Amino acid sequence: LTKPTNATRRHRQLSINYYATSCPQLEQLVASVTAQQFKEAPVSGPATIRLFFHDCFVEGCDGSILISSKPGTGVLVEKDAYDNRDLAAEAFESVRKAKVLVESKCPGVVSCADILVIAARDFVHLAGGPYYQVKKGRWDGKISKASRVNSNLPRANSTVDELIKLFKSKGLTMEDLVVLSGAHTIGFAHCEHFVNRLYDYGGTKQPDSAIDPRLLKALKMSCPRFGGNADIVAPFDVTTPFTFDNAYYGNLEAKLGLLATDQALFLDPRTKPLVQAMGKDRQKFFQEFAAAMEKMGSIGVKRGRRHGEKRKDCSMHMS
Ligand code: HEM
Ligand SMILES: [Ca+2]
Ligand SMILES: [Ca+2]
Repeated sequence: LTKPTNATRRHRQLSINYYATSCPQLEQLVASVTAQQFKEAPVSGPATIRLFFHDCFVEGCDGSILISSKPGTGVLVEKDAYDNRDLAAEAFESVRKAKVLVESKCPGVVSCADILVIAARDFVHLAGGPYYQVKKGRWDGKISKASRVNSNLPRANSTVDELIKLFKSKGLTMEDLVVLSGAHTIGFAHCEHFVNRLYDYGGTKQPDSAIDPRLLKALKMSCPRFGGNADIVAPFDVTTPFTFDNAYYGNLEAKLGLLATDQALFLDPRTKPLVQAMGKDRQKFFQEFAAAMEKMGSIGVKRGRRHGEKRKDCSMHMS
């Protein structure tokens, strides 16, 4: 017998039927909230999927992103960090509403971290993506510090090398990086994240040559070089911005990527074949996306009172 590695041990802690006796109706409860949110505020979908990603990459999938700073303490939490400022309120609202409903039926049992994982899965499916079972059993974390955010998240101008390294440090492969980036098949980005590609790419005083000229023109209209409205956003996927499909990859092959990091996945010889494979086969993308979400969902999972808590209100630690 071999000793289990950290990764496999972590994996074994989670299970699909974790709440089978303590809260059997959990998934239906969350589903009723996500379906309603999706109807009333469709932006909740992409926003919640991104919230899940930003939770898992900082302190693991433990709901640390959901903590609000206590007024008057001056302590900054993850949510206050610069890199998290664009996380939409609708995502936090979806988790909050789901938690309130779950607490009313199964008080004190279900972690906020698990609710976020279930909600992200629901939104992938609601937008037209795959439905997959999610494993549960995460505890909520006791630490949420703004200072831990920046070094654990990618930037819109990270190099492929940096992306691969960062993902590797979370136990994720280059394949996972390409497949999970496919989440950019829905949602929007603010001009600031790609404006340098439009006017002065890498100090060249020229636009990035890897942008389709028509897309370049359209993006320039939305995002002036100076003095633009900081609230303007552009879709990641110009063809189907609201549908979870594999169009993102075809776009990269057609120079229609939005962020430098998106387009770089097609320009780098290591990741290009993976982009092509996902662009060719929607079913394969769906399968691999579900598997990669499960892998991302097992990063840094906590179990037990020593390292974890079960919050009543997802935005506040227990003591
Ligand atoms: C690979 C490196 C990645 C980088 C550099 C990156 C960067 C970004 C940036 C800059 C935005 C725009 C935020 C804004 O302006 O509002 C964004 C949005 C988004 N990201 Fe990523 N991201 C990455 C990976 C991922 C992953 C792994 C996921 C999930 C599996 C994800 C899901 C999303 C979604 C769904 C949105 C749209 C959010 C919305 O419309 O509210 N991203 N990302
Ligand atoms: Ca976290
Ligand atoms: Ca799409």
